Amino acid sequence: MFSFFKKKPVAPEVPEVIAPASAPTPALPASSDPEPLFAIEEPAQKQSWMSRLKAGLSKTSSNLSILFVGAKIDEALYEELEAALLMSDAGIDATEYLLDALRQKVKDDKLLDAAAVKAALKQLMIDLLSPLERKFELGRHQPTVMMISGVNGAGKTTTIGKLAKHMQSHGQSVLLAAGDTFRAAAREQLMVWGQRNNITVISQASGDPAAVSFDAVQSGKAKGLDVVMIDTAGRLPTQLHLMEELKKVQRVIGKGMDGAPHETLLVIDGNTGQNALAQVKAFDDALKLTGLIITKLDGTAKGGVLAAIARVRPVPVYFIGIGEKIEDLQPFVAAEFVEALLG
Ligand SMILES: Nc1nc2c(ncn2[C@@H]2O[C@H](COP(=O)(O)OP(=O)(O)OP(=O)(O)O)[C@@H](O)[C@H]2O)c(=O)[nH]1
Repeated sequence: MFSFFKKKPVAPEVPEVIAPASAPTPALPASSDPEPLFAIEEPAQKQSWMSRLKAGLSKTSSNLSILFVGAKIDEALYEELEAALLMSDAGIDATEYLLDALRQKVKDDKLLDAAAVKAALKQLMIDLLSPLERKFELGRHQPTVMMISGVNGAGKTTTIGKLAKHMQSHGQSVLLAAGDTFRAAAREQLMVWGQRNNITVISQASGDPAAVSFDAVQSGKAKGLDVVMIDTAGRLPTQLHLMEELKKVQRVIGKGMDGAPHETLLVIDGNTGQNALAQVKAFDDALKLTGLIITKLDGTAKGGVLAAIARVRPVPVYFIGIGEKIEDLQPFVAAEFVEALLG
C-alpha cells in the first residue's frame, strides 16, 4: 500500500509525465522583486469579490450583525455576542479576548450606541486577524516548490488547479506533481486536468509520493521552471503513520533542492469549524506550515474559526475560497473579511 518503509526516496520506476502539447511558458528571469499573486486592482472586480464574499459568509455574519440592530449596550448584548461568536466557531479563547477588549473599549471611549460598539468590534476583529495576512510571493526561488497537504476532501486538488491556472496566466511556468498516489482517481483527475489546461503533470502509476515529489523537483530545476506544486493524499492528523509519510515527502523534497519546499501549505475546509484548529496544530507540528488556504467559506456558519486560528496558532492565511470557480479563490485580507462579516 504505502511505501514509507522504503529506505530509498527515489523509486526505480520511470515517472509518467503528462506534458502539454506545446512547451511550457519559458521561465522568467529571476527577479529581485518577487511578484505578489492575485492582486485585484480593478474596482469592479473588487466589488464583485466583496459581494460574493458577503454572500458566502452570510450564514456566519447573520448571527452577528443582527445583534446590533436597535440594541441597548447592556449585559444581554454581551451575552448574545458571546453566544454568536461561539456559534461561529471563534472558540472560547478568541471569544473571551474579543469580549474583554470590547468591554474595555466601550468603557474607555464611553460608547453609548450600538453602531459605535459594532464599529469597535469590527476594528478589534481586524486587529486580531491582520497578523494572518501574508502576500503570496513568487520569484524568490527557481523553481518555487510548494507542498500542499490537508485532510480528505478539503479542496487541495481544486485549489492547486486554481492556483496553477492563475500563475500560468501571469506568465509563470508551472509543473504539478500528483503526489496523491493513494487515490488513483485523484491522480487521473490531476492528469486530465493538466492535459486540458496545458500544464505538465508528473505522476507514477504505483508511486511512492516521496519519489514523485523528488522527480518533480528535479524536473522543475532541470527545465528552469518557476513553480512546482506537489499535491499530497488527504489524511487525518490522527493517522500517525500517514503524518510520518508526509514528513518523509517533505524531507525528500529538501533533498531534491536545498531549502525546498519553500511553501508548505495546509488546505482547510472552512466548514470544519473548531476541528480546523486541531488540523492546523497537528499539521504545523509535523511540517512547520508556512501558510493556510481556507476553502468552502461559502455557505458556512463557521467562518469565525479564523479568529480561533489567529489566537491559538497564527499560521498565515494566504488564500480563502468561496466557490468552485477560479475567481472564487482570493488572497485573505482581514479588513475585507471583517467587512463581509460585520459590514
Ligand atoms: N463550495 C465550495 N466547494 C469547493 C471549494 N473548494 C473546493 N470545493 C469542492 O470540494 C470538493 C473536494 O475538492 P478536492 O479538490 O477534490 O479535495 P481534495 O482535498 O483534493 O480531496 P482528496 O483528494 O479526497 O483528499 C470538490 O467537489 C470541489 O469542487 C470552495 O471554496 N467552495
